[in-house]
Amino acid sequence: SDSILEQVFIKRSQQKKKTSPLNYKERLFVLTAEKIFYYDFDTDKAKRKGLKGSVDLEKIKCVETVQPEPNAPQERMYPFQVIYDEGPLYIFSKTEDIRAEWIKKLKELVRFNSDLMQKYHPCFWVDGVWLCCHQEVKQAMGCKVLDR
Ligand SMILES: O=C1Cc2cc(OC(F)(F)F)ccc2N1
Repeated sequence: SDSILEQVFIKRSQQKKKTSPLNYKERLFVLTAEKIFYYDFDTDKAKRKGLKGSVDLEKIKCVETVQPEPNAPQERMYPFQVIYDEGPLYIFSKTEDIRAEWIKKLKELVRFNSDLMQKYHPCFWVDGVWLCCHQEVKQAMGCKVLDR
């Protein structure tokens, strides 16, 4: 099926343990009407490598911007989050315009999903705490209400 948007983004690892270090990897994201596919990407050769996986758009519960980390490096200035059944995925865009384009298109594609979130966390989950509300439970209800 045809791709709607394609972009190389940095994504943050979905670390399983609070103690394990965070890492950031480049992936090629391919958005279609039903799924997001993501591929490993060789930064040095600027070449797409193997398919790593995909997520059905119907599994997505929230797409929103995130407050950048304090002292974010240039390449991580425009983060956004895609929350799906497995939790938040943090994605970093190089520009505000590319971030806005992806959020707009994703919101359009998921607007009829069942159980879309009404509240979300506007900051990162990092080292076992939400930086926005300081709750220490990853599943804690979002602390910011989404405009209807
Ligand atoms: O490395 C990656 C890239 C990626 C995309 C994704 O789909 C999304 F964006 F959450 F919809 C879910 C998980 C992962 N892991």
